[in-house]
Amino acid sequence: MIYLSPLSPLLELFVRLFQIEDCSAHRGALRGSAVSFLRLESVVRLRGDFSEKFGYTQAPWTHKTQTRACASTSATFQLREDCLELNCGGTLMHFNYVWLRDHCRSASSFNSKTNQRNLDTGSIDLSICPDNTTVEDGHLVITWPGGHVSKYSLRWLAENSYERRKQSTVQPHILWNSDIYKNANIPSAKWETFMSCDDELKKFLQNYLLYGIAFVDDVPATVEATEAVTQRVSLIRETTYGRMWCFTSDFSRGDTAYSQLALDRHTDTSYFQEPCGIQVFHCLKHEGTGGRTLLVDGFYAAEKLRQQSPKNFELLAHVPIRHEYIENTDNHQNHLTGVGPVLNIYPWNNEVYLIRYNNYDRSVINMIPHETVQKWYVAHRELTIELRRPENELWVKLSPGKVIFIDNWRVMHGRESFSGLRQLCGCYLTRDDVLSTARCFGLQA
Ligand SMILES: C[N+](C)(C)CCCC[C@H](N)C(=O)O
Ligand SMILES: O=C(O)CCC(=O)C(=O)O
Ligand SMILES: [Fe+2]
Repeated sequence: MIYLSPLSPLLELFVRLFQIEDCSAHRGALRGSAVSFLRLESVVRLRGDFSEKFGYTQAPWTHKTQTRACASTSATFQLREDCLELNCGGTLMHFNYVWLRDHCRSASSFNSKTNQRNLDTGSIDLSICPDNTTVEDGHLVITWPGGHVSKYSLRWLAENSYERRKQSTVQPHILWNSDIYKNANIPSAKWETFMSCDDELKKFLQNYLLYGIAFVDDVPATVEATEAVTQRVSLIRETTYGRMWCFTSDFSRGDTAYSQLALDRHTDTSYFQEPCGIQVFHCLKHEGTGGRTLLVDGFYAAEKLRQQSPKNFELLAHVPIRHEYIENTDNHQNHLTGVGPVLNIYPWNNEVYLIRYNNYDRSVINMIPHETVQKWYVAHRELTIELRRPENELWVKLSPGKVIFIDNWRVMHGRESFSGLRQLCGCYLTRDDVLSTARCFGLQA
């Protein structure tokens, strides 16, 4: 474990790299979250053949960061054989010529109203070179053979260069166990403010992006209010369970969720080719005992596994596993399947972005030979041990008024068995739209 003193330069670096707004709020969490650092190192260390093969040195394209723009209005350049080398305020950047023509922002090449390309990339001469190049008034101006003129602001070039981009890092996440999350003292958003004030929504989204869970308190205990809260954030994803769903232990559907039994940690809709991005729960009523909600950060466990047993991590990241939902009742007929590894990683930087972990809904394993089957079970066991460590478990009692948003690609949920009438409502949200809302607020997502 790395211990960080309050003014640790490493911590400062981490905060700066991840450009977390309002660092002070997350300082405590960062200090305790050694795994976040390990993760950053391991992502870089394990970037793998793919990235090396294509000349990538990091993962600059994964997520937008607020790069400091090139403040200077002047720059010097060199026309190399295969690229234009631009020195802008001390940063050396390289732009491929086809890229420059392809990214021309003139009206005939690009529609700035729709932010869409007009130019047919297929018609660019792949050995294109500028006829004339100048820097004027904070812009790089290129005249191409045939007379077309492209004008790029130095600021835009800097923001969109590979060199600037690679200074940014992967999606900031604060990986947590129970203590890390509790010590971070993340405030819940409050219904009234959440519904009326964009700043409250932005803070909520920032917490959601960092931790994969976020809460809104004081919400009226109705389906309508729950729907209103979720619609502040994103579009609702309708599934076989409905749009807004309300459920209790009545076995109205062929699934254990509709019982009083305990449910071990899991992700939902693992049997979708694209599992739902976000799960929203609101407990409208509980007259009885038990029924607490269990939350476990799957990314934290996955990174531990990556550290301890890279081979087992690799196996879980590559062996295809099927999940299945088969329902055959009077009212509902479903047969859904989703195939993919337990740990889904981006091939270009090995960052884990989606975990499918649901032992209830995991289907027959028959896509791998028997020796791999044994190895897979060993790897799965190691991940399970991590996910089950008591110190990784965050238990919360959902009570009327408290709405929880869970990143279903990252954080597992479960529940304690319960007695009495317990009514939950909620919905699934589409991940793309949640991230879109966050980006519209200028957050890195
Ligand atoms: C949330 N709601 C009660 C509507 C559906 C529950 C789905 C349960 C299923 N086994 C899964 O994990 O996807
Ligand atoms: O009853 C609960 O608290 C959650 C059940 C569950 O896992 C689900 O509905 O997805
Ligand atoms: Fe679930």
